[in-house]
Order: sequence, then C-alpha cells, then structure tokens
Amino acid sequence: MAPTLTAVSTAPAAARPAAGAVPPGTASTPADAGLDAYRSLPRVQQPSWPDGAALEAATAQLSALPPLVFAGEVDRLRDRLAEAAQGKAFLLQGGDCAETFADATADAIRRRVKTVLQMAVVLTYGASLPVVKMGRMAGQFAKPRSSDDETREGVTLPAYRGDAVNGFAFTPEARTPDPQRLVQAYHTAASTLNLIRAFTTGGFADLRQVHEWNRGFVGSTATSRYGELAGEIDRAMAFMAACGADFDALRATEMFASHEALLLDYERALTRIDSRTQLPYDVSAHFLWIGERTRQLDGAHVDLLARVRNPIGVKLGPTTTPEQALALADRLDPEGEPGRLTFVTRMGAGTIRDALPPLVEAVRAAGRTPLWICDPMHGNTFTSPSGYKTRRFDEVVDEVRGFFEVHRGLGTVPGGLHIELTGDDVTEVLGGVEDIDDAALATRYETLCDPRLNHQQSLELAFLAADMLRGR
Ligand SMILES: O=C[C@H](O)[C@H](O)COP(=O)(O)O
Ligand SMILES: C=C(OP(=O)(O)O)C(=O)O
Ligand SMILES: [Mn+2]
Repeated sequence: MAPTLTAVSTAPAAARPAAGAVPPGTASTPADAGLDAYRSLPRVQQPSWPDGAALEAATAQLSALPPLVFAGEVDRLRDRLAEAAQGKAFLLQGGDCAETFADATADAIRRRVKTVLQMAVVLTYGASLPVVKMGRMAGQFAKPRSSDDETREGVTLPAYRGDAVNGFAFTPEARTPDPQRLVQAYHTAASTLNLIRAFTTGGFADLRQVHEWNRGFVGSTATSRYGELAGEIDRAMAFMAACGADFDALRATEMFASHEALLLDYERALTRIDSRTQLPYDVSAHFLWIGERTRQLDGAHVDLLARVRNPIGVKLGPTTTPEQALALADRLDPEGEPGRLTFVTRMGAGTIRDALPPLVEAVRAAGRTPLWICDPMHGNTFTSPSGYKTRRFDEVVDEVRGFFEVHRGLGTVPGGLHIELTGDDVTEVLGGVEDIDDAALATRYETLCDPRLNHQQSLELAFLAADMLRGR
C-alpha cells in the first residue's frame, strides 16, 4: 500500500464537531450531511457502555486522530474490486474472526501476512488472474454475538464482544465494556497496518520467496498431493525467468485492510471528509462490511455505510430473500457503481446449491453486477461433542465448490473468498491433511470467537480452490 498523494481532512475536532457532540440528525457542514442520521435509527449489536461521558470522551479522541487509510487507496481498491466483479481479478480476504490486542505482535502478524501471500500465489496461478489481497486485519476487533450474556457455573456476565469493547477474561471487571478500548483498537490497528505495509512493500512479499515457502509446504508426504500444482508453478516461474521477467519488480505487493463495521461510534468518529472530493470516507479501513446480524434495511448500520465512499460488503446468509438482496443493493449502491458493492454469501455447505441461485438470478435480472464472494466459514459452524465451537474442513471446501458450481451454472462470476484463518498451527477446525479430530481440538484452541483454518489448512484450501478456478 504505497501512500498516495490524496489527503483526507484531518482537521482537529475543534474544527469539526466530534462524533459524540453532534445532535441526532444534525449536519455540521454540507459534506457531513446525514452522517449522523444513524443515531436516530434502530441499532443492534451495540455494547451497553456503562458511562456515556466516557464514551463521548473516547469518540472525541478518535475524531482528532489521523486517518488509518487514505482516500486514494480506497478508490484504488474500488477499481480492483470492479475488476474482480467482471472476472478480471479474484479477491482473497482473510484473517482472524476476532483480532486481539495481545496477538498484534510482529511474529503473529508476519505469519498471518505470510499465509495470505502464500495462498494468493497459488490462487493467482489457478485463476490466471491478479489476486486482490485483503486482510480481515488491522481493525477486526468487534464481534456481534448470539447472546448478550454468558453464563458459567451459575455466574452471568456480559458476552465478550471483541477487544474493542471488553476483555475475554470471565470477570465482571474484564467483561464491562470500556470505551477507552476503542482508542486502543485504533492504535493497535495503526501499528498492525504499519507492519503490513512494511512487509508487503519491503521485500517480504517477493514472489520467489513466497513460492519457496509453498514448496516447503508441499514437501512433506502428507501434503505431496498438492505437488503437481506446485510443480506447474515451478515451471511457470522458470519460464518467466527464461523470458527475462523482472522478478525484482515483483518484490512488493498491495494488501488492503478490512473489518466488520459493527461499532457505529467508532466508524462514525473515523469517517472524514476527503479534501479532494469533499465526500465522506470511513478511514478506519479500506473495505468495511455489514454483518448478517446488522444488515436491517431500516437500521443504523446500513444507513451509515450507505453514506461513505468506501467499497462495502454485506454478508448474506441462507435466509436472505431475493427482495432483501435487491433492496440492499438499492440502498448501498443506488448508482450501480463498479466495485462499490460486494455480496459475501455464507450459506452452509448443505444449503448453498439451493439458497444461492435465486439470489444471484434476481440480482442479475435487475441488471446489477456486484462482486460475489464466498465466506465458507459462517454457515458451517457447530459445537463438537467435546464442547468446542468448530467447523469441518471438508464442509468449508464443499461450500467453496458449491459457490463455483452455482456461479458457473448461471454464467455469473465467482469473484473471491472470505476466510477466517491464522498463520499459527492452531487446532480449531476439524480435518485437513493433519486430520485434526475432536480430541485434538483441545491441543491449541486459541480463538476468542470463531474457529479459524490454521496455516496448513489455509494453504490446502488455496490449492483446492486453485484447482476449482482452473476449471473456469
Ligand atoms: O463471528 C461471527 C459471530 O460473531 C459469531 O459467530 C457469533 O458467535 P456466537 O454464536 O458464539 O455468539
Ligand atoms: C460475524 C461474522 O459473520 P456473519 O456476519 O456472516 O455471521 C464474521 O465474519 O465474523
Ligand atoms: Mn466469525
């Protein structure tokens, strides 16, 4: 992510009212018009902050801090996503379900970036297309929950809602929402993003290096079934070298940042007016998505996100109706702007082949061309007999297969993957070549929310998806 010349207004809070200081529905400048309308709309999945003044103080602090991303980068991503929607690129979006402050270390970030880079090389070969790389990183600190509370041994406390809200430890102190965590989320996102930029532009992303890592992955007998594809990539690289390809020009790459736009106070405080265009951008990340639980048409999340210029995603689960999908497109992308809208489908392996076609057909019939990507994680979650929230690797793969089948059958574009993953050797998802079973889940179950593919399972998925892409 090379910095662009585009500046976003970073006028201090005094020059523009802090988010918390604006009365509901009041615009401070024409450019800000409507950005606070969400305040008077129904909002779900927001923390019960115990101290309103402390929340106002935190959002005022956030409003005065510099943007995390630049509007020009956001525009470039929109162009890239427009290409993916047309089948001229493929999106890989991946990272933790819930990032944590404790895990924002150099080593953990490096392993996650490395995993995404390795997957991207394999997918680039499979798709014969550029892969747009995007982390669920540098801001994925807030979680919607099924229940507001959690009960353990007769004690009930607020549910963990992500490090931006409260702590995971099961004590009243940790579980009480603390608005200063929003400020810590900003600073942790800033240092994570800084390191991602350094890794992806400073030589760590060198194609030759990433390919060597992939050769290491397929080197063991357990993963040798992926050797054929790795051998093909080897030969393609040798061919490029023989043709005089400039590998030094492939030492840097782009990686974009994304997270679920869940905490409205945080996202509003980081929404700024671009000095070039006088239009609002949410500068907390390049790409924001609206979750399955917060995509109500008349709700606060859709209203706020409809007003910013960023490319926006919406999760669509198995109960989504064609009418809802079309109404979301009308609200979030009234102009049908290329790259603006991404539908992230998360149907479940057993459901996607029935539930996805009516949505895709209705959207196509309306003349709309959003980017369609597949989240094969959230429709395939269950609790194992030993009590861990888990997923089966085979079902994750099967949902991806179903996604390609549906789009190929309809002649639409299967444009990308959205994966919960980590670069570590955790044991959270069942199966894969290591054949993690229920008993093994306890070995390294580290996620604070949903189970993630580990490093090896992530690469396996990339090799399997590359084969599916080659069939295109
Ligand atoms: O990441 C997604 C949701 O936050 C998560 O699946 C909700 O999980 P819960 O049902 O454990 O609250
Ligand atoms: C909460 C999530 O997903 P969904 O909104 O699809 O349930 C998530 O991506 O972690
Ligand atoms: Mn999740």
